[in-house]
Amino acid sequence: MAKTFKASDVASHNKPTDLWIIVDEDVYDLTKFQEEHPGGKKILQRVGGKEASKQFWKYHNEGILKKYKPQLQVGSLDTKVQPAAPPTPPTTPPPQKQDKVEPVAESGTISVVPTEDVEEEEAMDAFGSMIPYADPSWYQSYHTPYFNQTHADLRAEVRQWMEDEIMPFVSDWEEAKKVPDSVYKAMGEKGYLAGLMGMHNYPTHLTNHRVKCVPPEKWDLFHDMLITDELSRSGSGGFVWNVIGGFGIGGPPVVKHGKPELIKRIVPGILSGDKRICLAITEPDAGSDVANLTCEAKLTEDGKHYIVNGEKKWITNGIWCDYFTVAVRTSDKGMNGISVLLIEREHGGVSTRRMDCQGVWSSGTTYITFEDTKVPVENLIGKENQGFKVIMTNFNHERIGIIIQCIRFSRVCYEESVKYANKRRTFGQKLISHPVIRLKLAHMARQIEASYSWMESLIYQCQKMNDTEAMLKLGGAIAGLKAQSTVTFEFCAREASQIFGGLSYSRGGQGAKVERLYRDVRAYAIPGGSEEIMLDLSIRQAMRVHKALGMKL
Ligand code: HEM
Repeated sequence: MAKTFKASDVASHNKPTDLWIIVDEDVYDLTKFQEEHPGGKKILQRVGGKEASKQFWKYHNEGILKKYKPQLQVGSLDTKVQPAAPPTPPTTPPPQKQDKVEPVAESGTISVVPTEDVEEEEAMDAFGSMIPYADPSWYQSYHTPYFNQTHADLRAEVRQWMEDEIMPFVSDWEEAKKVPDSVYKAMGEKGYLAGLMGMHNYPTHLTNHRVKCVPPEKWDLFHDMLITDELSRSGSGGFVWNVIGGFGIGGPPVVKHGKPELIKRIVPGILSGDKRICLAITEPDAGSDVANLTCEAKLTEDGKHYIVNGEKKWITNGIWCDYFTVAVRTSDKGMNGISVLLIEREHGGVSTRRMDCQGVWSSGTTYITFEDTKVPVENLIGKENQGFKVIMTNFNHERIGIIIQCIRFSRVCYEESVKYANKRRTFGQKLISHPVIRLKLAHMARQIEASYSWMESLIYQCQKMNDTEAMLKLGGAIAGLKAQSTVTFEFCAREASQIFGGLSYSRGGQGAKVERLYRDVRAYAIPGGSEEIMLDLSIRQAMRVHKALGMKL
């Protein structure tokens, strides 16, 4: 059992050689830690033996206590009410259902009085911090046509895992440019990897792992979306790309277009988190312009192998991968000369080196060379010279992943800003009391909510269509939303950074997420189709599709 102390016991530990403090009724021994405290030892000594919650929360955010508690906490005050059982809800406890709250009008606002004859349906229980717009509205007791209890359960499961085992360490992993392999393995064991393949149904035929709280037959694309969304609360593109960046775009082409024997041989190992796969399309000289790629694959005379030679650049996860889903040139006929091969590191002639980039540090951005790599023809994905369609179909899934992440990152920037604006005081007032700060928050929120609603509706359309129909009918809108979400993300990162001031200019500490996300912006606005290409495509594609649907001009 944890030790309990009276406040008067703690008071005697007030010397540099014996330094205890109280934060939120928990007691910490900082005697050794004071030497390594980034804020200095004197500031700790000044609160030695005392209640220091107010000072603590002024300078730190929640992650710090989670990280240091195990090594520094020696007990709690006897006044602290101990929880009866281990807490199951997320760290930010959902508010309990309460008696109906009648809205009261504030000056300048309008309150709506519900009419009596409207039949009321129950919205789902509130979840999360309840800071308006910091979570989607269906988390905050508003109605939704898309989500049900299985989604709510999955959301709670992933959030708990993120808050306990991921968030406190994300900054360290980002600096180390590596996430522990055990995290990727856990993604497999928890059934998340299998759920992230962009498939309408949970692939029970490819793995024995299951998502604990969602029966496979209930799985849909909104569950897929929720995992990415909750992972993105890490506020780190590097983390999200480390665990799903290569896999989420390199895996689906194999599962959807690979030969049955190939799928059976390699996919179970990938879904269990033992093996890693990535997508290699971009080259030093071909990015959004996929039809011009040059990495060549020549068929051997006996027709049994392709010999691959060429370079791939900016490939997420490449340095750690066993498998590479690679776009290669098999004929000189532009987009009709592209094929997709599953190349295995074991085939030989594969070299990978880490690239130093502006953002997403822990994602392992890689430069790859293939030198006379000998690939069996059985590893062809789809048909020879018809790889362009495989790549294009895959782009929808990749772009939706980027959209989900960008919208959540925008929320993180907004949420961090709201929290900080409610504690930081300037000119005698909290930041939130300054109209100029509220204006920034309002501009962030309106873009986040508009983007999120468009995303929900497109995911619903994807759920209703097969991949080919979705590629044709939704490709334009998904491209448009990709641009919308990256522009929103860039705006929110900038505004959050202005609100945090110097704290988002230095790395670590309270502004850590905002500083990191600000550096990650370009990793989202450029790959997967740059903003410019996306916006142009969104109109061209929509025009083409609607001509076929009977558009009258
Ligand atoms: C359990 C006790 C504490 C731990 C584990 C702790 C840990 C840390 C860490 C890791 C940082 C680096 C910045 C960050 O990551 O947030 C930091 C900075 C800081 N801490 Fe603490 N701290 C503790 C208590 C306190 C208390 C009681 C005070 C004030 C009386 C304090 C004042 C500061 C200051 C001023 C900074 C520098 C903030 C900045 O760079 O803007 N700390 N602390």
